[in-house]
Amino acid sequence: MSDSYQGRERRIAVLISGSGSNLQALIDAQNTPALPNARIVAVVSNRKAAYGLTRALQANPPIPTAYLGLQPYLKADPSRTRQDYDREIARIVINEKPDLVVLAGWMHIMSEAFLDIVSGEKQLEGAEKVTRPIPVINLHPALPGAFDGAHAIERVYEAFQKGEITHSGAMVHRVIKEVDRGAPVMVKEVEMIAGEPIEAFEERLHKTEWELIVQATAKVLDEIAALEGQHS
Ligand SMILES: Nc1nc2c(c(=O)[nH]1)N[C@@H](CN(C=O)c1ccc(C(=O)N[C@@H](CCC(=O)O)C(=O)O)cc1)CN2
Ligand SMILES: NCC(=O)N[C@@H]1O[C@H](COP(=O)([O-])[O-])[C@@H](O)[C@H]1O
Repeated sequence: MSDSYQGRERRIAVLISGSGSNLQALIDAQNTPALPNARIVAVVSNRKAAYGLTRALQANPPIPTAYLGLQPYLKADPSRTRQDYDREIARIVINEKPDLVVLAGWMHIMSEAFLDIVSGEKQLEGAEKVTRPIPVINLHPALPGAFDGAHAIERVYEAFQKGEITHSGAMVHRVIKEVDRGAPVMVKEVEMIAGEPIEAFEERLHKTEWELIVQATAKVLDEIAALEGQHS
């Protein structure tokens, strides 16, 4: 970790849909040598029952949370579209003025409506102005170029059982329109053991992810700080 990271506290927005164990890894790493000078300023979920929302509220200090479900949002006004929803998610996020957005088990494909706003390409009326692109990164439980999309763990396990792969892993990658096709930020391989149940594989994978998401987040924040240093 270079010391270019120093300076103002870095602000992180985390998007979740479920248990939030990777969010918990980030919460626990805040302002430690693993993730120095960084604070999670918002946790946003598209599922009301996501336990990650509880983790955020139980953090010390508590982390502000927001919930916005796609279907309830659409049902509230039939004229609304998925792009409208993505713009609202963007509004919630940019109003917290994050330096970085981390998708940590966020199970919703983002349209360009979201990406164009957080990149500053399009401004959102009535929201904070985005003066420089806010990077978005995603944690994915598979290696680059394989098993893109949802339910990757199950598909990886099945491919291993069929002898199609010998190992797997997890990656954090930049988020672009094409799902799981953004440039890898960091990749960690995970061994696969013949005959082991999926639960054992998944446990090892998650433990790897908890390290990976913190290290990858720190790496990107470091890159942001270095870029800012170049432009200041
Ligand atoms: N534009 C992008 N959006 C998202 C990316 C990305 O790389 N580009 N990564 C995903 C995370 N993800 C895999 O890592 C992923 C999540 C969800 C889905 C998916 O099919 N979602 C369905 C709903 C599924 C459900 O609700 O269970 C959907 O959005 O309609 C695929 C991949 C996050 N977004
Ligand atoms: N395609 C995205 C995807 O599958 N993400 C996966 O969701 C889980 C979230 O766990 P968590 O809610 O305990 O952090 C993680 O395993 C992450 O890789």
